[in-house]
Amino acid sequence: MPYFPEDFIFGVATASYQIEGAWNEDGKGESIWDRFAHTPGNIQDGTTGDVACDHYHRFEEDVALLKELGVDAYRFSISWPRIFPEGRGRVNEKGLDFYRSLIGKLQEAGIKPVVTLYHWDLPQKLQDKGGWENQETVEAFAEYARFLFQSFAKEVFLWITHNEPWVVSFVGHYEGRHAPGKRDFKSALQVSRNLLLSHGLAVQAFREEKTLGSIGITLNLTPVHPFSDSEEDILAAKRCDGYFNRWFLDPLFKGEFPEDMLLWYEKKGFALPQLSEEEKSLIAQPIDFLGINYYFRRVVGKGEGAIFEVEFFNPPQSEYTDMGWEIYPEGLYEIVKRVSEEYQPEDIYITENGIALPDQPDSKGRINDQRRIDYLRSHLLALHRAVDEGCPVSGYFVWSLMDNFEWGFGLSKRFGLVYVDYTTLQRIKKASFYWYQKVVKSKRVD
Ligand SMILES: OC[C@@H]1[C@@H](O)[C@H](O)[C@@H](O)c2[nH]c(CCc3ccccc3)c[n+]21
Repeated sequence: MPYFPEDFIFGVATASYQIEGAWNEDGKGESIWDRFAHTPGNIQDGTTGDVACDHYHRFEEDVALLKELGVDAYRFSISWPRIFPEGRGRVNEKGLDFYRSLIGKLQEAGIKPVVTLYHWDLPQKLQDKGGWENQETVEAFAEYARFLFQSFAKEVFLWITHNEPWVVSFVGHYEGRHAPGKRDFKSALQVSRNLLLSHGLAVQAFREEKTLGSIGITLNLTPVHPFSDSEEDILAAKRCDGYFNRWFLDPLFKGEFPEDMLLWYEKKGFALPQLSEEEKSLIAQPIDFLGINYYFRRVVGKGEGAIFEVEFFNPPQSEYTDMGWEIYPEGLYEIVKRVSEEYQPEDIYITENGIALPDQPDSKGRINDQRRIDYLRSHLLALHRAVDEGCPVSGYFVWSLMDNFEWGFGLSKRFGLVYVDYTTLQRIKKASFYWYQKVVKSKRVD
């Protein structure tokens, strides 16, 4: 019966644009996700985050849910345009007050606040000037971060500079499925460089402001397996590992972009993101923890794809989620082991892990999401193996506390331990809520 350490942190995670709603209330500025979701054709089910879970008005009820769940910590993100409607300059006091109230309620409930500074909702005014391709956004992010460190100097347990710079760079600027919806690989490379620089400036500000708590960054990491043991499939897997994982892990922990990827991009004719020696050490300055978001692995082989010449495979014998992602619990063990051995982070938190299911209340209004319980159990057992083997993992956050706005899929994908009825905004605790409540209380997975 695997027990986690007594001081192991169990939590749940959310993000501002996905749960808050009140998209233009109390002085909040427009974000690139407001603009993207308001643009017809971008969101699969035609919904937006205008209301979402209406957490902005219901946060006290939601903190009560967190207290009932019994979590040690709660990960949420701050909406940059709620604080600085234009991205920098004028402060919107009502926006700041919302987060002061939320953090106050969490402290009353004995729950540690974990704050993500950037979870994709860039102020639109900054996007109008080039967004993350523009050096000005890097500077504006550093100012935004420093302001928050000063405003919440003592209350926050973990600060996460960025959530998944890979997604912001490549899904937002190359695949185009996320805001701002660009399809330009060169832009994506430039954005990845600027996100890393902005991370470095924020860490520097955190140290200068002598802010309490710890600071780190969250990466979505996925093990990449070759479809066969042929030389060309193994090389395809190595290229994908570089694209998805090493492109950010290497600069953050080794101070360099991975050489094999730079050569590959140069061969494909892309101008490479340049980093001076000073910029390299800014990016690779020590952080207190690495956040890992784990959901699935990737199986690849040699293909005709434009830039990477890879083809993705879905092993037929596996189970898949409502997102079409393979259920592969061992991948969490693999990625934690690999990162611990190859990059030696000070500490690791699993800042997201969860599953989308087509949850529906039964005739008695209950949601028996047994598949979510099975998913979470199998991943916690895999994580426990890594902890047992000495990997420095201090916590685990389920994505998500409640169903919410799932980006390009809108409100149609449900990841929550709590069901949200979007017509009434009623919250309904699922079977997985009660299962996780027991895990958090006992620190044991059975
Ligand atoms: O999709 C579920 C969650 C999102 O709701 C979170 O906001 C985001 O941090 C997050 N990242 C991932 C894994 C990486 C990924 C993101 C987007 C598309 C494909 C993979 C899954 N999730």
